[in-house]
Amino acid sequence: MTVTAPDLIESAKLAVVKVGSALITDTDHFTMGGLAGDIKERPWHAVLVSSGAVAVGNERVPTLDPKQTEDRHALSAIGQATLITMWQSAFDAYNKVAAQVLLTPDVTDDRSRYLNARAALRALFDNGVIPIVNENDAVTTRDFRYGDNDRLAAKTAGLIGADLLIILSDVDGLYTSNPSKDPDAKHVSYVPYGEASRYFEAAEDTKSGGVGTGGMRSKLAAARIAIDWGVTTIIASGRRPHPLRDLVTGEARCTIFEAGDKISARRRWLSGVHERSGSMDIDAGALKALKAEASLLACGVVQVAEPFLKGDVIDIRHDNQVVGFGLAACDSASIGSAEGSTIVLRRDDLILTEHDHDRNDQ
Ligand SMILES: Nc1ncnc2c1ncn2[C@@H]1O[C@H](COP(=O)(O)OP(=O)(O)O)[C@@H](O)[C@H]1O
Ligand SMILES: N[C@@H](CCC(=O)OP(=O)(O)O)C(=O)O
Repeated sequence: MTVTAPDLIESAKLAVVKVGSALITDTDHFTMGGLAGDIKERPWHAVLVSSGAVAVGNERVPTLDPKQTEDRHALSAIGQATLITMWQSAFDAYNKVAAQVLLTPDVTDDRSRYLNARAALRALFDNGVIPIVNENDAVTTRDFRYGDNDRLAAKTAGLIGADLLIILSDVDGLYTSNPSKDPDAKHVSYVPYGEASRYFEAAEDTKSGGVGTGGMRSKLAAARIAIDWGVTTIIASGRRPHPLRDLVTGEARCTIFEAGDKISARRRWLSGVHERSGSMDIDAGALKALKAEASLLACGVVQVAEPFLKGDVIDIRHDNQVVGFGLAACDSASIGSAEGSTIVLRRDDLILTEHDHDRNDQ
């Protein structure tokens, strides 16, 4: 039996709601107050991932160009302050305190900082505060950023162990092709687990006027991250006075992405890590053992390609191909002199790229 949006929203205990720049600036159709009321109305803990800092910053200082990296960073710094003030005013009407949490990939890559961020979010929930998350764009680099807030929303859902991710956009879900260009595009109401990749070509990588970075492609990518972690994902329109309430009453349609099995909090963190700190090559026997759910032993290591320390996230390679990544159980320097049976990487701390993906995509 397929689940419905009202069921999903009514039963969600922990949810992430994402709002894009296109909505934040579309004041004719979207109101922060309407969404704040919808969030307050539900008995859940919710995190709001809000884009819009660059867009709002650009309204205040139009001489800066959002297409230039340095200007964009400056605009986000200007806009964040305004954006959070606007959200706080919206939540004031419901006697709710909003809190600003700015994340960067180096925070979520580092296990202890990741746990600190999670603890902070939990403390906010425990005190009835609504966390408003955005990327700290002013300090990101071209290679080291989430890139778009759809992915950031998926990672935030993984961080808090959400059961539901709702991505609000200017469109009421995924279509078989871009509906703003193709009059024959058909709305997709339900995507069974394992079928999201079928829509990759249909979901175009459009950009919303230089201030946003998303497009439907990044929403689909975010949905795929979230569902692989066991988080059901909804894409719906935010261009209504009460976008969540209308989903609950069935007045608004949306696309639901069915989720796979929940994976452990530790594996959610590990599979979201951006950077690798080292790498090693393993032999065919070791790869076979890893596929059979065994840990990696020192006897299966052919060579350390890039040195690493215990606790670093490293790439595992076989035949010059990356076959997975995981958390090193020892320093690379100790592997040469270690007994063959020494554990170099525990199976629970390993993501096998092909194998685990196939398992998740079934
Ligand atoms: N297959 C598709 N289904 C729905 N929308 C699509 C599709 N392909 C491209 N789009 C476009 O993606 C837009 C939504 O993305 P975007 O403007 O980045 O929103 P946001 O600012 O909310 O992140 C839609 O308005 C639509 O024009
Ligand atoms: N962090 C940026 C937004 C980046 C982004 O992904 O925007 P969008 O595609 O509108 O969700 C900002 O606040 O302006």
